[in-house]
Amino acid sequence: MSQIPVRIGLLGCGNVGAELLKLLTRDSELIHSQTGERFVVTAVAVRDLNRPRPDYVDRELLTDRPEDVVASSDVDIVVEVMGGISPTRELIEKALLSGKTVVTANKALLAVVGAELTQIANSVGRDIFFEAAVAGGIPLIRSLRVSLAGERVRRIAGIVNGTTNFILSAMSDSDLSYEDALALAMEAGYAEADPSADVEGDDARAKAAILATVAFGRLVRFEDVYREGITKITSMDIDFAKRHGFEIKLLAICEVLDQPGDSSQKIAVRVHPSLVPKDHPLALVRDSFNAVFVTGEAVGELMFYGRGAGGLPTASAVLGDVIDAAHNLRYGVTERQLDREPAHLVSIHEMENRFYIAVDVVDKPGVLAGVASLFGENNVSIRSMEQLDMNEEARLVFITHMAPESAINATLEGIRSLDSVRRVAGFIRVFDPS
Ligand SMILES: NC(=O)c1ccc[n+]([C@@H]2O[C@H](COP(=O)([O-])OP(=O)(O)OC[C@H]3O[C@@H](n4cnc5c(N)ncnc54)[C@H](O)[C@@H]3O)[C@@H](O)[C@H]2O)c1
Ligand SMILES: N[C@@H](CCO)C(=O)O
Ligand code: NA
Repeated sequence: MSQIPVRIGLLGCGNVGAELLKLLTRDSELIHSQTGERFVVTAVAVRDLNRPRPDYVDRELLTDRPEDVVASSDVDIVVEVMGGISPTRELIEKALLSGKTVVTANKALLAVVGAELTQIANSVGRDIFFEAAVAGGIPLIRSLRVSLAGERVRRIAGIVNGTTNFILSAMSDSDLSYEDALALAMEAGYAEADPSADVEGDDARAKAAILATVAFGRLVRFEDVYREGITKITSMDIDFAKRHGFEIKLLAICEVLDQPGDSSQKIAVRVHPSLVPKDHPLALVRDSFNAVFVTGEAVGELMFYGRGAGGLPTASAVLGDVIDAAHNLRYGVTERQLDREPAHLVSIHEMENRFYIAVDVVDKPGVLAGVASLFGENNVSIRSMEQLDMNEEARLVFITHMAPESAINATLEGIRSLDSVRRVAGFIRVFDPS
């Protein structure tokens, strides 16, 4: 067993970085006995040198010059857990170009320039690992990249953002307000530095792009992914969903839409709130947990479940990558990191779904008939309808059968133009588990 320690330069010492330092310090003997590797952290880039830090953070290693860490000849693996796009992109490029392996948790960066970074890594014969970037501590990327490397993956559908799942669960189970639930998620270290990335769906969007790229072997970028966040979900939506046998979840859905064997591989990737039937396992996922279903032609259906956010679970995924990176450096090998052709993408506007639509109207005769007739005019079949009284107004809630997105958009346009309609108060797609 080798005794030469592999040298780590850490960029960022926040939720994830500090927990990684704890694991590397506390578990160094365990890691050595289980993997044969020893690690030494030689530099830690932080923004604020004077901030109080836990005991296991050696203050002697701190620097506020991340550019020195990536250039240092005392570093073999750069672990990037500082987040952001700039200067992070430039730092990772410099690290790779100076012969270092990179481990990153930065989905926001990878979803935008992952292809460019992979190209640089390939050109210099180095690795870039990113298990922590999707679904935190759940070993999902490695499962797709290694165990399912030869699998024809048809669909990935799941909860990949811990913050929004925490908020939706708290609103559904504890009647917590959206604002209070978000504050708790931020306090627990689940949320991004700017939590609008979580609640507006961009964090899940980045993860969906990465998942689709790894699983389908075609390049899907951040901007290719349709997304809606959870900011418009109200407690009335949640109450209605519960009474009708659903939970509302923010789902990322990546799917191949053509028939097996069709070489054109049309891919659709989207993130939006979904009504999930209560008896489906995704409806049972609470707190900041993530859960992802992967469906492959040969393997069938797999479910991955675990802590998708939080410093310690995410550090566990980073540690796994660091150990893989050390092995590869030691044996002079790299992972299979292919340059990917752009995916043939299908826009959400070309898709079909079932929909939940809530419309607030003036409560007087004939209004319901006027709204309902617009569904018929656009060939949208209504599965169920409920009227709720709200002071001077009434809320009409419809669940449709399968309908093209274009037909629903035309229906909504017509509904909004009616004088008797106050607002379209709710619009959520219904998840189709099949
Ligand atoms: N927290 C999670 O649950 C989680 C899960 C998966 C992935 N991630 C990703 O991991 C990364 C880190 O997340 P976090 O929760 O630890 O964030 P954080 O904000 O707690 O930590 C980031 C740290 O990096 C430091 N930093 C930022 N820019 C810097 C710079 N230019 N120079 C030196 N230091 C700098 C900040 O001061 C901060 O302390 C992000 O990319 C995030 O998306 C986080
Ligand atoms: N902010 C992210 C962290 C994990 O990537 C989340 O809530 O899921
Ligand atoms: Na992961």
